[in-house]
Amino acid sequence: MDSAVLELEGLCKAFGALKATDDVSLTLQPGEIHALIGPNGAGKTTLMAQISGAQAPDAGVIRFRGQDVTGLSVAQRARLGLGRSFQISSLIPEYSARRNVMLALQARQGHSYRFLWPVRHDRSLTGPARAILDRVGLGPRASVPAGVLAHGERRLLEIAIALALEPACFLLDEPMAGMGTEGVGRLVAFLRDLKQEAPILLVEHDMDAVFALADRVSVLVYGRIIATGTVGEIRANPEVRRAYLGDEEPAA
Ligand SMILES: Nc1ncnc2c1ncn2[C@@H]1O[C@H](COP(=O)(O)OP(=O)(O)OP(=O)(O)O)[C@@H](O)[C@H]1O
Repeated sequence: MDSAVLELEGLCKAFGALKATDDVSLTLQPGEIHALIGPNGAGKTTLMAQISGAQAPDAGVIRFRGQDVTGLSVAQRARLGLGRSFQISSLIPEYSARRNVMLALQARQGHSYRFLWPVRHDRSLTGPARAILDRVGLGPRASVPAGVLAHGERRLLEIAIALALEPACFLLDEPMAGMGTEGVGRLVAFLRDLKQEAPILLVEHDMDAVFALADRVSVLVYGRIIATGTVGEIRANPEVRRAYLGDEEPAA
């Protein structure tokens, strides 16, 4: 295997007596989608927060492209190309989808993210912003304020903003949430394409989407990874089926 883009080693994070992540190790390899699944409260969000830098682990190491980034801030990690999809709360609701993407493009060029530069008519930003919105399927909605977009569309806008920042890997936290069947289908196709550009660590509850997309799956239960493997291996794993998937026969 090529050397890992992202490598987690022994990550631990406790809240009082509760071990939210307990000795978590995994890698994200070039060109792959590595899905992280697990029941509610398993520690997925806490793990993503440690990777992005929003939460400091109690123990363990995070390496990004070979560099130890464990002590770096969110902004320092983002500058290195460790990309987290922006949360809906970070979109500027009164700005159009296009302008939100333009701000991200501007941030990529070295300006601070929320610096209110008059970006609206900057042609070096409007063209690329439009191209990115077209890519995620939001082209026709480019001039709609972010706050007016439907929930699924806002999730696409988050991904558009992540794309604008040209990260070396994507951290996507439940991108399918709130999307209808058609939206999920389109996003599955899009992510399959996107992984060629940069590998994706994907937290997702939609198992059909996970099984359609993931090259590898890790299963987190009570803060511990109980199994990592291909979709076939994970679906056939008796411990995973007991703990998470429900102990029925795997679908053919
Ligand atoms: N700031 C916090 N303080 C105390 N406990 C926390 C905190 N953040 C998370 N927890 C607890 O840590 C455990 C893991 O939570 P986390 O949100 O990471 O799980 P999750 O797998 O993302 O769940 P979900 O799928 O529901 O989003 C839960 O028991 C949660 O209540």
